[in-house]
Amino acid sequence: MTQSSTVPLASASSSSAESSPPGRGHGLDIEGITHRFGDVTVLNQIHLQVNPGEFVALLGPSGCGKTTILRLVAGLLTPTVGQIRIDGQRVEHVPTHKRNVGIVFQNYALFPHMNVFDNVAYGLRAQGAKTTNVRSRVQDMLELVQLEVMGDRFPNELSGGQQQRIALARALAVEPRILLLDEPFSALDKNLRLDMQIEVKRLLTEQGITTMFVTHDQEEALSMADRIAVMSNGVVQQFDTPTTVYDRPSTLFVSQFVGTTNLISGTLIQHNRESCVVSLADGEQMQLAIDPDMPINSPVQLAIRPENLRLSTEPSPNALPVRVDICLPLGAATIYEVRTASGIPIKVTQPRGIGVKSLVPGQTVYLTLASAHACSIFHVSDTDPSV
Ligand SMILES: Nc1ncnc2c1ncn2[C@@H]1O[C@H](COP(=O)(O)OP(=O)(O)OP(=O)(O)O)[C@@H](O)[C@H]1O
Repeated sequence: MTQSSTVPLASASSSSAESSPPGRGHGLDIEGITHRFGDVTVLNQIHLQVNPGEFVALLGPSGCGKTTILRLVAGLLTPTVGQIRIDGQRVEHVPTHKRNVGIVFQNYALFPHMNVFDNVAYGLRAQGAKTTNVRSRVQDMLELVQLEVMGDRFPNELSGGQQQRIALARALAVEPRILLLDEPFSALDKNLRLDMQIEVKRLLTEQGITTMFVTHDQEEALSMADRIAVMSNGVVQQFDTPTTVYDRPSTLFVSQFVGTTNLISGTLIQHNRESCVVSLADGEQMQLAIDPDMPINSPVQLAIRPENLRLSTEPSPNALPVRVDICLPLGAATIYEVRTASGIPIKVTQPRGIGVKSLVPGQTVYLTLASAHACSIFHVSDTDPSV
């Protein structure tokens, strides 16, 4: 997050044709955007098609270019190459105040010298709306965020969550075609953050507002977004639903960045149309129900989620003997760290409950995949050095 608190929240449209009733939803297309600051390319060939009413998260590590995308959509920057379309119309050269895009930044950027009412009214007044219309619209917005009794307060008399809701009310007051949220919850403590995430998601879904949302918190992206664009080093690595991104990561970077995963190095020694065999560093072999499109003897990384592994006290065909190293009972689940004969550490999550006996450190147990498809395999050349 590199924005200062002085950037106005909601840009006001001077053209009524550009604003429309909430609930309709507007499409946003980012087509082949490359952006450079001087000689440095910070975005490289970005393509994102956001459907009307969709809630899309931009997820990635610090500096990967998330905020730059929001600034380009808002009109605070002009792309070096590429097109941005709202409802099919190109806007790269339309000034910010004519795009009718609402923005909420991490620090809310409320005007400290204005009370809540005036903050929410700001964009409407800039549009030249009539006083009576301003009053009723501000009242509607304050009711929407359930702060209708706070109109006379100043920002420094509000909690972080209340400021966040006022910032949202201000952005929504001008009926933005697109709403941009840049880490809007990061300043809130954990409990309040969850309440706000639920509330904002409900509110935006009800209103059908097309939203692009920046976060580096993968749980936030997985729980709130309709689709997630996972980014690294100015490139979109995968753009898909939270479930697909989690279950079917398309690159090694995504498999590591989203959720917890075990990465196990090996060599592909055999494959046919239905399965393959990977030899691990210690000579053990794993048989998998996937047919990777790569030559025999390719160096590979297996990515397996801890919850997709099973531990049994009984040996079975294809089970890997491992030793229990650490056992962490965490409420509903137990997290184990086990090691293969050559010392490869592997995390395994098992459900916990009455009658389920815990495994103990030092015990030898047998590791299998929960499902034949519970593993992703990547050629090591897929490795992104930024991971
Ligand atoms: N005005 C600028 N001039 C030069 N470089 C910039 C400028 N703004 C951003 N950058 C650089 O562009 C890259 C992308 O920045 P951006 O703020 O988009 O990243 P981000 O993914 O939003 O990061 P964070 O999560 O830390 O906010 C970074 O390397 C940043 O230093």
